This record gives sequence, C-alpha cells and structure tokens, in this order.
Amino acid sequence: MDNLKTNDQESPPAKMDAECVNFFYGKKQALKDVNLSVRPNQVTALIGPSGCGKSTFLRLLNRMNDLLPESRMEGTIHLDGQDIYAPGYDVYELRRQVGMVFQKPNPFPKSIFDNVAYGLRINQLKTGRELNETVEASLIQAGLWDEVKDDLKKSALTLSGGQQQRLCIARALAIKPTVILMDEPTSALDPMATDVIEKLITELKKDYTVIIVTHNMQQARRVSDETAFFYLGELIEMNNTKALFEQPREEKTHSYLNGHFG
Ligand SMILES: Nc1ncnc2c1ncn2[C@@H]1O[C@H](COP(=O)(O)OP(=O)(O)OP(=O)(O)O)[C@@H](O)[C@H]1O
Repeated sequence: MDNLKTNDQESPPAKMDAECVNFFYGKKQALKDVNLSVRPNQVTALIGPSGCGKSTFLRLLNRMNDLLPESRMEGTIHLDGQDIYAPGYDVYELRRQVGMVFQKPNPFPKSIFDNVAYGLRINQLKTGRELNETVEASLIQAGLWDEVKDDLKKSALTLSGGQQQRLCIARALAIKPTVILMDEPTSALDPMATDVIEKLITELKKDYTVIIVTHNMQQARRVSDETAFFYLGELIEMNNTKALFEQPREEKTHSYLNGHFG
C-alpha cells in the first residue's frame, strides 16, 4: 500500500504518518491497513461515506481512542518521526502538540477569557501578563479578538455558534500545538459562520498542520491541499486535492465523488 503515500523524495518529511494501521472496536474492524502521510503546513482532508472510519483515524492521531474499552490498534503512527504509541511516549505532550476541535462547539461554561486560558493554567504554562498576552494572541489568530475584546469576562455561552467554534479554536491554539485535528468543525454552523471558519483554516496552515474530517466534498475542495478518501475502513486513494477530485485514480473514488453512493 506504499503507493498511497504522497510523500516523495522532494517533499519535506511527513509531519505525521501512519503505517499499516488497523483498528478494532471489539471484533469490529474499523480501519484496515491504512498507510497515510500528512505533510507539514498543509490542510489534509479525510472524506468518505458515513461509517468509513474517518473519525476513528483522526482520533488515533492524538490517542483519543486509548480509553475505549475493548479497542485495539495495530501498526504505527509517527509525529515528527517519533512513534506516538511507543511505550513511554508522553501522551500529555502529544495532546498538547496535537490539538483537537470537535463537530459541535464545546466551550466550557466559563468566561471567554477563562476558556482560552484553561489549558495554559492547568498545565501551568503561563501566568500574569504572559497569560493575558497569549489569550489575546490566540483570539487574534482565531479571528475572534475584535468581536470579543471588550467582553472577555462574559460567559462563552453567550456567543453565537460560529463564535463559539472560533473560541474553541483559540483554546486549542493557546497551548501552542503544531497539529490541529478538526472533526467536521462546521457541520453545526450556518453558511456564513462556515465561510469564516474555512478562511481561518486556510490562514492557520501557515503556522500549523491541519487535518480535517468533512462530509462536505465542496469544503474539502475549498480548504484542503491533500485529500484522502476512505471507504469501509480502507484508504482507497490519497492525492493532492485538485487531482483527486478531477482525475481520481480509483473507480470507487470516482463513483463516490459523482454521488453514486454515500
Ligand atoms: N465507540 C465505538 N464503538 C463501536 N463501534 C464504533 C465506535 N465508534 C465508531 N464505531 C464504528 O466504527 C466504524 C467507523 O466509525 P467512524 O465514526 O470512524 O466513521 P466516520 O467515517 O467518521 O463516520 P461519520 O462520517 O458518520 O462520522 C463505524 O462502523 C462505526 O459504527
């Protein structure tokens, strides 16, 4: 399955890569022999019909499936060349480096400021002026600062859905990750809020590596540099987004993109 990797000799080393990954929920196999490389400072989209394993794969990238009872993973996943499932690998440091934004905005019932400061405080990374500066910088980077700068003490729950999602992105950015995982980050948002987040994703890749699960093929086309198409737990094809959409190599990809199933 090496041919599914998109890393050639001229590319920078992969930011993350998966080799021969299988994943089981009890007896059910959700991922089958997945080989996939993610390039740094790019947006990689994971697409495919419901239940094909996109979210399962995404969650393996920061070991979010570790606590699921009776689940089992085989294969290896590297971050900057290090095996993140190796015994002794620091899972807390992994989750600091590989942040996650979920489908539904999930701010804590706390102030806007405290939401962004949360990870910095529990990890004792910053206090005082440094804390304030990092909160401000994260809100600026998430494109929310101008809308909230006079209301930092207000509850995060008073924000609109789109603002809440940008707040969750600011919260993820505050602890200085290098990779951001996004699991259908706009599926609960209206078209205008979606547009704002999509533009933000494009901005973020200057500083971060972004991996996004999306049901929306047009969104994958708009925001991503590379797209991986999953079907029934297998990675069928991965390529740069334009090529995958315009000249899919595999018949299954072609059928899916043309709406024959999904
Ligand atoms: N916690 C779980 N326990 C058991 N089976 C699960 C669990 N989570 C997912 N699955 C199964 O694993 C398979 C892959 O699910 P996954 O959520 O990764 O797919 P997906 O492509 O992200 O789907 P969707 O687009 O609907 O979110 C599905 O058959 C699903 O039913």
